[in-house]
Amino acid sequence: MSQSPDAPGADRPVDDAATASGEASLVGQEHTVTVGPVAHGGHCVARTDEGQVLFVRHTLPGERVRVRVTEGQEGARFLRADAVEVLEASKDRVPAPCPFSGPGRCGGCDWQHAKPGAQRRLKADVLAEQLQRLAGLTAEDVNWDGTVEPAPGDKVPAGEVPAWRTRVQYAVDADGHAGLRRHRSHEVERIDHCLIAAPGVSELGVEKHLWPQIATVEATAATGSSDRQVLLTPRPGGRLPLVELDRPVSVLRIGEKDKSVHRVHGRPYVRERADDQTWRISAGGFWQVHPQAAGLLVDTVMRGLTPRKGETALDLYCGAGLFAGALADRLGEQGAVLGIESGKRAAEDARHNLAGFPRVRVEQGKVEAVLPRTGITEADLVVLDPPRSGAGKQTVRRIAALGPRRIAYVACDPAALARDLAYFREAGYIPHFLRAFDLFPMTHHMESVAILKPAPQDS
Ligand SMILES: C[S@@+](CC[C@H](N)C(=O)[O-])C[C@H]1O[C@@H](n2cnc3c(N)ncnc32)[C@H](O)[C@@H]1O
Repeated sequence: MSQSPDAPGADRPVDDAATASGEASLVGQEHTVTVGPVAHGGHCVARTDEGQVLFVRHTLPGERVRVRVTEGQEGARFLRADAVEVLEASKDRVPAPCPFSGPGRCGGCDWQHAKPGAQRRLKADVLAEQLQRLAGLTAEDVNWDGTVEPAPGDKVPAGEVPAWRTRVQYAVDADGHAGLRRHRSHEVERIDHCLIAAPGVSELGVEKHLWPQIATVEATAATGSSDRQVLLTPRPGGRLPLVELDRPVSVLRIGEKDKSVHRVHGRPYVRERADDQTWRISAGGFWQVHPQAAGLLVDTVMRGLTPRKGETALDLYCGAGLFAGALADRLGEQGAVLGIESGKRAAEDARHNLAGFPRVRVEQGKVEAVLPRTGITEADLVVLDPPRSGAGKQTVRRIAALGPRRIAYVACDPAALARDLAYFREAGYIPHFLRAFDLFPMTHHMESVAILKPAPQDS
C-alpha cells in the first residue's frame, strides 16, 4: 500500500479558503484521474496530470473517474474533489442504496457506493497505513489479523443496509424541514428517511414534521429500554414548537444563553443496557451510537485486561462509567477503580451508575489535570478511551509511570491511536493484541481496541 498524505479536518464545514488566502479558487475545475489508495477521512488519493494531490470522495481505489474540485486554490498543498463520473468502476462498487447520497449531497455516509466487505477492507487499509506511517508498526507488530470486524448483528442480506444509528443529529432548513448536513457544509439535504438510522429513531418520524424556529433536532433511541428523546436547539430568538412525534418521547432543549441542556418534558436522560447493567446517560453525554458497540467493546477490553480479584484500575475518559463498572464487577469487593471524566453531567451519571460499587470513585476534570493530583502512584490495569484527539504524550507517560500490568486503549480515531502507540512504546509499553470493529457501517469511522503490556526489559 502506498503512503498518502492526510487531509486535515475532513468533517469540518468549509470556510472560503480561497478567499482567505487570496489565491485563485480552483473549485469547479475538472480532471480525469486514476484513483490511488484510500486515505483517512472517507476519500481516496489521486493526482492531477500536473501532480497536484486530490482527495476524492465517491470513488474507490483503482477506478478511472472524472472529478470536480470542491475545495482548494492554486498552490494549495492538496485539493478536495468529488468523482462526478465513473469511467472504469471498481469491482467493489455498488449502486448507492441511499437516494440522498452522492456528490454534493448528504455528508453523513462516505462509503454508500462500496460493498460492505469492501468498506471494511478500506477501513483496515486506513488503520494499517496510519499504524505504519505514524508509529512504524505493522499488523504483525500489534498482533492484529488485519481485518475490521463487523458487529455480529450487521450481517444483512446483499443490498440491505444495517440500521444501526441510535442517535441522529438532524439539521433544519429555513423552511423548517429536517434533513442532514451536506459534506463539509452548513447546507441541509432534506431527507424523508435515513437508511442507517435505528428503527427506534426512524419510528419517531422527525423528517415528517416541521420544525419552525429550530436549528437542530438530535433524536436518540436507547438500546435495551423504550426511552426516546429529542434534544432541540432553537434558532437565535426562536420559540420552542409544540413537539408531537409519532412515538412518546422526552423533549429537551439547549438554552440560547447558557448553551446547557434544559428539560421540557419527560426524562432528562435515556437508559441504555450493556454488560448486564442499566446506564443512565444524560442528554449531551457520551454513549456509543451503534447498539452493539458498548457490549462488544467491554467484552474485548475485559478479555484483554483479564482482571483479577482485588486489583486496582483506572478508567480514563470514563463517560458514564461503562468500563469502570465492568471492571468493578470483576475486581470484586477488594478491588478499586477510579474513573476520570471531564463532562459534569457525564461524571454525575457515572457516580449514579456506579453507586452500587463502594470501591469506585469518579473524579470530574480533565485527565491531564486530575491524574497528576490524585496521588496514585501505581495501578494494575488502565483503560483509556479518549476523544478523537487522543491522549497525548504527557498523559501516556503518566499512565506508563503507574506500571500497569495491562492497558486497554479504545480508539475512535486510527491516527490518534497510532501516535499514542508510538508514545507508549517510548514509555515501555508494546501492543499485546489489536482488534478493530466496524461500528459505523457506511461511514469511514471505526473503533479499535489495543491491549498493551510492558515491553520485555531488554527490548
Ligand atoms: C469516547 S468517550 C468514552 C466514554 C466511555 N468510555 C464510554 O465508552 O461510554 C470520551 C469521553 O471523554 C471525555 N473527555 C474528553 N476530553 C477529556 C479529557 N481531557 N479528560 C477527561 N475526559 C475527557 C468526554 O466527555 C467523553 O465522555
